[in-house]
Amino acid sequence: MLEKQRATIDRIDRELVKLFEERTKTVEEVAEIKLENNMEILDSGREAVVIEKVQSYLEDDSLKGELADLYENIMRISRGHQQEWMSKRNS
Ligand SMILES: O=C(O)C(=O)C[C@]1(C(=O)O)C=C[C@@H](O)C=C1
Repeated sequence: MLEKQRATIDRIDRELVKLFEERTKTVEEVAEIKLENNMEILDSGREAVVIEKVQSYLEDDSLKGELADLYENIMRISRGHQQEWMSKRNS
């Protein structure tokens, strides 16, 4: 009954995981630069810009709230990852 839709979701998830890993590796480069330059991990201005930017890519504006929610979580995880990465780097 749901096979076709779940196969599509599985394909999308595979792509998302690949992109998530690529984003996270890039965030590690950001962490390295921030550590070297004594910069704060949190950049609220940049986070607001990221959310506005991704919302502008939507074809369906009714998803704006959910997309903001998704990105707030992605960037919260990103900050946590940077923190972890910096702690390991310094130990
Ligand atoms: O662009 C940065 O300065 C980052 O650290 C990356 C990132 C993100 O994941 O997009 C994470 C934390 C910051 O608060 C802003 C954005």
